[in-house]
Amino acid sequence: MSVLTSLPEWKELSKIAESVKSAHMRDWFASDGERAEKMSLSACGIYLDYSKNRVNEAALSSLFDLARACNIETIRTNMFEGEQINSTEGRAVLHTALRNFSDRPVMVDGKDVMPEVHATLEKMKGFTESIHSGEHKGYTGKPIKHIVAIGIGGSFLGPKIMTEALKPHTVDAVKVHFVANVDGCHIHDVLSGLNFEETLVVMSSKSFTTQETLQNTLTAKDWFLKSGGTQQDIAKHFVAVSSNVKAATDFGISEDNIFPMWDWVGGRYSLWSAIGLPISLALGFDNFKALLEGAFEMDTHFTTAPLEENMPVLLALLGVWYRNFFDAQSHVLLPYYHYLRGLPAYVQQLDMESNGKEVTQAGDSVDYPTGPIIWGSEGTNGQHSFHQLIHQGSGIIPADFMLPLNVPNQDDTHHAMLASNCFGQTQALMQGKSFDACYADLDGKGLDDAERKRLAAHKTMPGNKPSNTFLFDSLTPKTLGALVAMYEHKVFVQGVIWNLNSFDQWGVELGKVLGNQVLAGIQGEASKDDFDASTQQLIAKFRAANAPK
Ligand SMILES: O=P(O)(O)OC[C@H]1O[C@H](O)[C@H](O)[C@@H](O)[C@@H]1O
Repeated sequence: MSVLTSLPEWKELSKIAESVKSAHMRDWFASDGERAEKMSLSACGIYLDYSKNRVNEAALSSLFDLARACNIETIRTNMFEGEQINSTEGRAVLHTALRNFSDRPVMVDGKDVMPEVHATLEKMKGFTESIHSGEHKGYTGKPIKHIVAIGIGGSFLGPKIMTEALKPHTVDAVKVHFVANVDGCHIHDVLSGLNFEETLVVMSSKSFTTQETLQNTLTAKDWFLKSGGTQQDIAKHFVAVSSNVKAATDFGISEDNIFPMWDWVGGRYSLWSAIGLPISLALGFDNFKALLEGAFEMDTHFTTAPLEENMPVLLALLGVWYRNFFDAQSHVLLPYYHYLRGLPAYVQQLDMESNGKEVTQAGDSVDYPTGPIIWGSEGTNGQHSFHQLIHQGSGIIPADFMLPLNVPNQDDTHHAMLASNCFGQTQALMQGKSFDACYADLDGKGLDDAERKRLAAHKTMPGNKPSNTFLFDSLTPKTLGALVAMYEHKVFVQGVIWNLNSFDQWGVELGKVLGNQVLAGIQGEASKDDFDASTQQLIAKFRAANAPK
């Protein structure tokens, strides 16, 4: 038995879960007129109503006991103070230093990293302004009008999704295009519409070893050279963001054009670093800075609010409750705001790459479920497809609904409909519709009793399906920063409870290595014996289809 499942707090929660499973939330709402008010929380411009969760006071209080028993507060301090909590890579975890607007120094190996952080922000600001003002020109003297941002994973999802979410704040001076996949269709589609004289490539790779990003950059460089640019002109059209400055200069990017980042920033936590340069170029540096400020506010809330009023802690505990005591396999994110449609994909990487692990910090196998599957998409679209399974499927899928109360340039009727669908779904999930109500609806329809009962069973909705609802005034850069940091800290707290290293990603690393090995096989540069029979067969098929004719 693991340390976690042997804790008295864990055993207590197992007992409470059994009694809660036989209760229905609609009865709790009926018997407690203050439930909604009591179970709401506001922080950093985000209002959270968590009353539609299958928790009573006993469950909540034991969940907070569990958090304390797992030393959340101490490990949180360790993270913020730069201890090497990424124990398998011997690294500190300091994305919070990137948005530290206090005067507090942040020490890594005895050195304050804040001066470097500030210098990089200044460099980003200056560069953004020189592009927007037209001062930085392409080699033929034309201003830059298009940015091609190349990166993948954390070097893509954060910049792309934040830029998309803040579309109403986009500047007119440039248009930012993102390319991630090594599938050549994407880069060719993007480049084919652009004038190379007015294009700047921002290549983002923390490690500077990622196959997709290197290849897409080579393709862009080739396009630039074939279009008429020369090797010397590259400096005006290619910049890189990387912690591996040597590899970037070896690749041909001049040192002046490299924006640094550091190994204490994980890829999926890197949008706050110079990896966010495309955000700054798309929205202006002030909006990028506001994103950081919002995240800093959430950091302050996370480090100072009592656990019971701490939004990320509460969300993490609710997630643990459903994952470990209700066998929930997944968690769905439902932004009711078109521009925020990418958030589920962002949180998917954040959560699944962080807590998709099955060994503890000590290297022992866990005997409890860990990170759930994260998925979702924008409302209302999902209501006409996968919501069916959330309402009537056989398991429970906790849901995060989110809605801005105001949206720019929008027709009131559309927004009212959007909001009513969002709230209506949370109500339906919680209340359900009883068999008796469905049976009554079928009165007078000319059905015999057996048929009426059969149909009523199909139409019955059990309800008791949990959801959180997040509201914000409007999705400003600051609120978005706070929202993303909230999910980061939620994932951190869950990782602490499950005793995981949430900051490595060995499973993904393996994919990078294998991809290169198979490429050698496809290019005829590896022995057949390096591959299993199935992979050999697939390689042979590919080679046959691509053999010179
Ligand atoms: O920025 P890079 O070094 O190119 O890495 C890009 C991505 O690579 C891997 O897939 C990692 O799992 C991600 O966390 C990372 O964001």
